[in-house]
Amino acid sequence: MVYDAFVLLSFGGPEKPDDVMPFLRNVVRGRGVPDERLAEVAEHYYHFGGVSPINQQNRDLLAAIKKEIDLPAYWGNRNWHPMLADTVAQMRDDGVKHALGFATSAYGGYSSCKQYWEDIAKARAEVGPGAPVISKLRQFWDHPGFVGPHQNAVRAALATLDESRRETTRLVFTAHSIPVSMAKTAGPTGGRYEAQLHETARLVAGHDDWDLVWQSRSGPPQVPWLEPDINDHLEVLQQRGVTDVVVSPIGFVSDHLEVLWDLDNEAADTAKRLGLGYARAATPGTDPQFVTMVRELVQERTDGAPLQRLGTLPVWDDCPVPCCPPPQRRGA
Ligand SMILES: CC1=C(CCC(=O)O)c2cc3nc(cc4[nH]c(cc5[nH]c(cc1n2)c(C)c5CCC(=O)O)c(CCC(=O)O)c4C)C(CCC(=O)O)=C3C
Ligand SMILES: [Fe+2]
Repeated sequence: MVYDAFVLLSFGGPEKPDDVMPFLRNVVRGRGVPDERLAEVAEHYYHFGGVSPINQQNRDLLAAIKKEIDLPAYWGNRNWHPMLADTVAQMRDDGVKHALGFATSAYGGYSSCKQYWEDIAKARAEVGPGAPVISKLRQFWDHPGFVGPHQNAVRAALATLDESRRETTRLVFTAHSIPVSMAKTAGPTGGRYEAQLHETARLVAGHDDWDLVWQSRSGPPQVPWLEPDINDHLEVLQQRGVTDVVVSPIGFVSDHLEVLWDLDNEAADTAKRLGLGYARAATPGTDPQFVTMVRELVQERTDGAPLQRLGTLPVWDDCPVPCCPPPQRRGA
């Protein structure tokens, strides 16, 4: 297979206050989420001036990737400009025939993986004849270029806490909560989102003495999502005699709004109220190891370079069909 371009696939985020509500309506399109719920989430964005850091983080990542790979590199989002369909139209105009796509999510499951395949299919359908083919690069939860930066960040965060309390300091990993039904059907045999997160946590920690908990739950209260929430878990840890926590958001590749709001605001406040020492570990962002990982994932496909991986769960290039069905529409 000859690939003639690279495309960064991401979530997208607002870059000014007037973007916020239209962006949120795009995120929940077709789900029947009331504007009142969106207005609540919008406040998190307004707190940061209506600007999510995610787009700038992707511009920075793309610039770093361009220095590493020989292909023309593009960027398109699911929910905000640059929208993937506009990018695919540009790629067609530039004569691109078959691109490799890198999604800013390491794991399997509907929101993290399958939905990016859907984004590609929708964007290509919108562009119509002549739209380039886009093959998504594989999931990378156990790649040394993803695990390494998280590992260094955990070490750095731990170093900011009081060393005399190391015995009662707990390592807590977080990832985006998802509906339990979505977790059950993640990957070709189910449960893959949680299984991969457990594998990543074990690889980052280098031992088994940690907790994996969840953040950023949304959706109606009667729908079960993965639990416990990080804030509830901090209460439990404090009751058990834990004095300090290192919180490592292994579910994410950059310090976007869900990290800044849900961890640096909410969870940090909870820790303060409970008298817990708190250090949030960084995400990979544009760490050189992470950028090198992107190049190595490309080279797996272009040069048949060996798979770089630390774990043992199965990995594959193209999504087996059927897997990771979309969530049930509300009332459906
Ligand atoms: C697994 C997962 C990831 C990690 C993988 C990946 O990175 O892809 C992720 C990332 C992100 N989620 C983000 C933001 C939002 N997620 C929402 C809603 C939801 N997320 C879900 C799952 C995930 N989400 C789910 C099952 C829903 C509900 C159903 C739905 O509607 O799909 C909503 C709607 C409002 C609400 O109800 O809270 C918002 C605003 C941002 C942008 C942050 C920024 O702007 O910096 C990012 C990177
Ligand atoms: Fe989300």
